[in-house]
Amino acid sequence: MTEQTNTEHTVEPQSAFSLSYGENGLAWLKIDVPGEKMNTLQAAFATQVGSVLDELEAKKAEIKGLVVYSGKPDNFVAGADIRMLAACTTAKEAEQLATQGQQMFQRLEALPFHVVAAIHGPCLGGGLELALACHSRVCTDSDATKLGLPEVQLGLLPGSGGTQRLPRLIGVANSLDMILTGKQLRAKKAKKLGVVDECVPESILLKVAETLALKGKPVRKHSFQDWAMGGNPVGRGLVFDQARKKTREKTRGNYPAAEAILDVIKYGLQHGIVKGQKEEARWFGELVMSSESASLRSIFFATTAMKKETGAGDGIKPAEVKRVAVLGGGLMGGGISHVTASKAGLPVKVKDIANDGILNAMAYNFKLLDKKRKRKIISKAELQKQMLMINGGVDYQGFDKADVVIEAVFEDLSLKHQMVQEVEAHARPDTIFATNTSSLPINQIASAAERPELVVGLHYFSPVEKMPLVEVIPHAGTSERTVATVVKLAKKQGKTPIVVADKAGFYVNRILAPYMNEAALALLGGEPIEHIDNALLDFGFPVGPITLLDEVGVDVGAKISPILETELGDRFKSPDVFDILLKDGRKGRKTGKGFYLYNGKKKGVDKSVYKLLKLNPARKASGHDIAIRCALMMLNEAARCLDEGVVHSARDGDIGAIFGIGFPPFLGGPFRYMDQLGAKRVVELLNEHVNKYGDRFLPCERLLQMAQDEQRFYD
Ligand SMILES: C[C@H](O)CC(=O)SCCNC(=O)CCNC(=O)[C@H](O)C(C)(C)COP(=O)(O)OP(=O)(O)OC[C@H]1O[C@@H](n2cnc3c(N)ncnc32)[C@H](O)[C@@H]1OP(=O)(O)O
Repeated sequence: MTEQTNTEHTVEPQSAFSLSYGENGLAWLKIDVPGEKMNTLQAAFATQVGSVLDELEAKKAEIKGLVVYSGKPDNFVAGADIRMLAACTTAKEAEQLATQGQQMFQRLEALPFHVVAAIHGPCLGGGLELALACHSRVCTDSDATKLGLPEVQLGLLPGSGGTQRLPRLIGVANSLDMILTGKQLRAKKAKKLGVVDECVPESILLKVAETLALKGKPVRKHSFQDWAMGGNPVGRGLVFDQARKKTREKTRGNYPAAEAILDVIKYGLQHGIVKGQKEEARWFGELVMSSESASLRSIFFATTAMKKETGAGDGIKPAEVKRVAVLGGGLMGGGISHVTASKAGLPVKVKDIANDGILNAMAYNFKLLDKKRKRKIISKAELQKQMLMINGGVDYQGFDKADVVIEAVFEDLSLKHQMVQEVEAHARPDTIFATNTSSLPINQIASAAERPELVVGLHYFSPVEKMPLVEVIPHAGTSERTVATVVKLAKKQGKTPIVVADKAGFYVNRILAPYMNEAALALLGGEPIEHIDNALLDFGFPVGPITLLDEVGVDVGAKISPILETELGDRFKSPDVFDILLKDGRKGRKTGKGFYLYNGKKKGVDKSVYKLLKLNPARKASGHDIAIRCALMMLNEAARCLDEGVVHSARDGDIGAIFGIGFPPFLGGPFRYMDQLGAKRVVELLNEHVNKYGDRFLPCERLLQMAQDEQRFYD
């Protein structure tokens, strides 16, 4: 490469931004933040970038082109430094950061020669905004390359010109989709949408960028479709109206960043890029200070920290996992085999008692992979390769090669005992037995084991390929190595694991059950089904509790409830409706009817359910009151779980609730939400509900103590 053979550093070598020149008149701008594995944009680099731009402007007559590239092996720029944003104390301060970024990128864009970004690895947020200020973009076709403006997921909008440049580059409709969802594009998709100009193998990235930069600036033409969809005022009005409607349906007004994105993009298209950027920076400042953004940023910090944790004590090394076996080819077994083969890249054997079970798991995998093939995420050859990673059988052949066996058979203790014993007989003495039970105590399952130290709970959520959480549940005799091994395996499967205690319901179901029961009690009090579901959707949950009961299955609820009630007491007593519903064949979606009717898709409420339960539905309480009533049961139980050591930290409890249940992310999880309300207020609210609905709302000891001492869960 020219840049490597003839370099002349004019900015100090230790700086994050360094310039060098080739003999052919090409300048190279390398981004390499010292001491960090990931490039991020920080305010502290302003002077360096200023000197680099001064130099480029001064030498503009000699320079024939510029390539901007990363000095890191696996990333371009992951955006502005989120820690820096979190440290802002006023909206003005954050606005200034955005303005500073905008001004630098404007100077880059104004350079008279062709500026090309050469991208490999994550190019996100401010990183993509930097690339958008370049005149052209080339990226590698590697799986590591991802381009996107994920700011909305942090409760922000792109603050360095992204809301202005992207719509002008790829059209309004596509850019709204990217900015409102924060989705990260793979290289090929980015090329298809026109976010990048070329998509090439990594080995020739810099060469292609060099050749392109020397060619001179491109003249960009817009298609008629782009013009019709947003380039003219009428088309634009339509696109924005539709996008706003869709956004409100999704956010229910809980995510101010989404509304701001729509306003700022529209404003910029009406009033031009200069005024648009001003508005963008102003909103950026406001949003950085919002509680929604603070909560969403806390999720980023929590998950980043969790990626490094082993789940076990210092110095405990996980065992190497090369092969996995799954017992049971049902919905869960199918999903677990899928994430093991296609995410973790490990060969997996599915064992079932019947060929039908194996076929089911295979079909489940094929369906998911074929969906990816149709969307061109994988090729036909890749699909075949991944299918070959999964094999099935009705016997234990090959189990001696499995490092971990994950059982996902029916929830029946004697059957689980049989599984433990059969696995111990057919697998190796060091094979881990992980049970995907959702309701049976792990110590009881392990009681049948000869090697209980290798038995651990590994609770996945349905549908496994979509739900990001896994609960890892050691019983008293599980070895730390076993825990570390399954934590690592779950991460490879693309999951965020939390280690929780072996108590009834573990964490997620334990906080979910009283919330669901409360929704059922509201229904039995005569509140209409849609009113209850809507109340909790407005609160920020992704599905309403009655719909959730239909999804999970009324029969499943009926099975778990008595276990929780026996182990944890009366507050878990579920309303006496399960039997009536089950006798009427209402298991939920899987039987075509529950509280709603289904024929493939969800139809309306099945009104005959009211008659069955002898109810005359009528709205009595407001949606807000219903939501608080149900949420309080969850909050109180979450605090109890922390007190009893079911979760190790408020952070784990928040991530568990958000990733396992969909607790509103903009509230940051039950513990952050309680901190926002204040323990004193939570206790007050609980007491008000004791008066209205009974003792199940009695605040737990931990909350009472915290209210008295004015404590918070987080510092
Ligand atoms: C003005 C602008 O419009 C505003 C912005 O740009 S806001 C920022 C927008 N960017 C983002 O949201 C991207 C956030 N980062 C990510 O999603 C992921 O880190 C990633 C996809 C880039 C990489 O994921 P992965 O390979 O699993 O690495 P991950 O462990 O997450 O990160 C590696 C390190 O980079 C850090 N990092 C990544 N992106 C960061 C960012 N934007 N700010 C600060 N640190 C960041 C992580 O904290 C971690 O640091 P550590 O090793 O010291 O703990």
